[in-house]
Amino acid sequence: MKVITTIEQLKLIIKKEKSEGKTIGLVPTMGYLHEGHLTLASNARLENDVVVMSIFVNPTQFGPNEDFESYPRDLERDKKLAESAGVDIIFAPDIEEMYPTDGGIKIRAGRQAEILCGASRPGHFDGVLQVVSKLFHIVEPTRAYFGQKDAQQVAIIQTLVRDYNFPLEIRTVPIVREEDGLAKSSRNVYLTEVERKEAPAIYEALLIAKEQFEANQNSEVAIDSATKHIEKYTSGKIDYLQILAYPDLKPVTDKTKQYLIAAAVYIGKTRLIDNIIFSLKGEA
Ligand SMILES: Nc1ncnc2c1ncn2[C@@H]1O[C@H](COP(=O)(O)OP(=O)(O)OP(=O)(O)O)[C@@H](O)[C@H]1O
Ligand SMILES: CC(C)(CO)[C@@H](O)C(=O)[O-]
Ligand code: BAL
Repeated sequence: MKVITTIEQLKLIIKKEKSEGKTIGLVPTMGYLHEGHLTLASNARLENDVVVMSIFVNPTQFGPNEDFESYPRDLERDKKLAESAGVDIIFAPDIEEMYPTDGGIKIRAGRQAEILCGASRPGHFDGVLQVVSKLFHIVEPTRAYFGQKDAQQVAIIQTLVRDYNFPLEIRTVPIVREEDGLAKSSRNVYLTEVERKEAPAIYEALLIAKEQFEANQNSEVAIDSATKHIEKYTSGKIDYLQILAYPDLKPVTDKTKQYLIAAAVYIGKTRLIDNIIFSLKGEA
């Protein structure tokens, strides 16, 4: 496995691989790898000749009062894990390499970014689209892999690819969970022992909402039951808990085929997100 830190070096390697007709799978991450990331990499491994994983804590997607500085980082550990999942190239640029100018050109996410995480984290998806567009141009992947844990992110990136004609396929990987149901996340390391015990209540609440919604298609009742569960079993504060149509992220109607139940909850100071995507005939 190679670890590359400059765009020039990476482009040279990609050019050579592409000239030999090889397919490229890109797995964008912010590092501090866990099984969720490794599942993305294993899927990329199965479907591509070359697997590139980017590890870059992207400053432009963090708000001024967010955890950019304290976000967990451990490249040495990540290298071992990535190699074990079959990654061929880690791309780990520094900030100056990715953003050599003062960033005069911005990309603005559209309507899908006005709600959920986009409402609580203004500018977050603009930063995600900026870095993802750069990665798509640098790596020119055949396929790029994203986790369903960030369901809104996937929906917005799919719109980017369609609207701006990126010649690649977006592949989505289901949420990898701990045994007690908590979605794996790099941010889980922030949780205290007590908070860690409370955190699975988020997924439990999503399951309650799904069950209720399947029974009566009443979003309000479903969200109310889920809210009560979180309030009973955690000391957390709900940022949002909503049922929407997926992937357009519009309100549910009679014509909705796929539903998203999404939550962001502060457990202590840690903001955790989770979701379930399903259709009324069964989970998607
Ligand atoms: N539990 C998971 N299951 C599946 N995919 C995941 C999971 N966690 C993260 N991913 C995916 O891995 C990619 C990189 O995510 P990222 O590096 O932000 O990790 P993360 O653990 O989600 O971090 P955080 O939760 O702190 O934002 C994203 O596409 C994300 O959706
Ligand atoms: C896609 C991504 C790597 C862009 O920085 C990030 O938003 C993430 O880890 O989901
Ligand atoms: N997985 C989303 C990255 C972030 O929270 O900034």
